[in-house]
Amino acid sequence: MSLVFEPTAIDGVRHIRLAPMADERGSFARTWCRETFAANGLDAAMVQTSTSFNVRAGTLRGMHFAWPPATECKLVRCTRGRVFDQLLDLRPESPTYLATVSVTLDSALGNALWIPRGVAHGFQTLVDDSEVFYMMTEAYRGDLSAGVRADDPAFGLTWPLPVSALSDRDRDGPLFDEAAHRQRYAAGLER
Ligand SMILES: Cc1cn([C@H]2C[C@H](O)[C@@H](COP(=O)(O)OP(=O)(O)O[C@H]3O[C@H](C)C(=O)[C@H](O)[C@H]3O)O2)c(=O)[nH]c1=O
Repeated sequence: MSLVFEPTAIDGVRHIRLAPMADERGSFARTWCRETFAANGLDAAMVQTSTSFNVRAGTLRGMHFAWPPATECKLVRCTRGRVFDQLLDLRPESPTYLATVSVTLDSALGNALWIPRGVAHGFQTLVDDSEVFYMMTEAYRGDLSAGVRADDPAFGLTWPLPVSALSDRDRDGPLFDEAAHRQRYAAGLER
């Protein structure tokens, strides 16, 4: 029962597809295996899971990341409905710094994204009552939690639907200041 790991335009980000075993009852699929992930170069020693439930299609959450010294990697999948998921590489040392990736995560397919530390994540729901399931390699650190605006012209992110719901934090955040970002990121790496 193998998972399929596909590279993406962001260094270290994988799009992961399931290989379900189907029979007359339906199907069964493995969604995470530390050994299989390790064989694909991913240290997926999970310590925390979370779930996000979203009432209305068009709901947008993100773009969120954690400042170093956090090393949180995330495995994200849609477990109900469908979401348009976007990633943004905010690691100044990365060969794909400021690159973006978008993937539709569909609960009917069970596909997932592996998101390394320093890559911002956000999604917009495509149908009502969509749910997103997260597995993390590090416990949440509110003090290191950060975000950039999903509508910041610096990144050119576009979203398929009019935004129907957005937190104040995500709506009112400052526009991207790259020099300040580099400085804060470098300071975090030294801690
Ligand atoms: C993320 C998180 C949040 N919280 C608390 C903090 C707030 O009191 C409440 C809601 O948090 P927030 O509004 O930041 O939730 P989202 O906007 O869905 O944030 C998430 O959305 C984007 C798309 C992500 O990729 C991250 O998983 C995460 O940042 O849960 C926790 O206690 N633990 C957690 O791991």
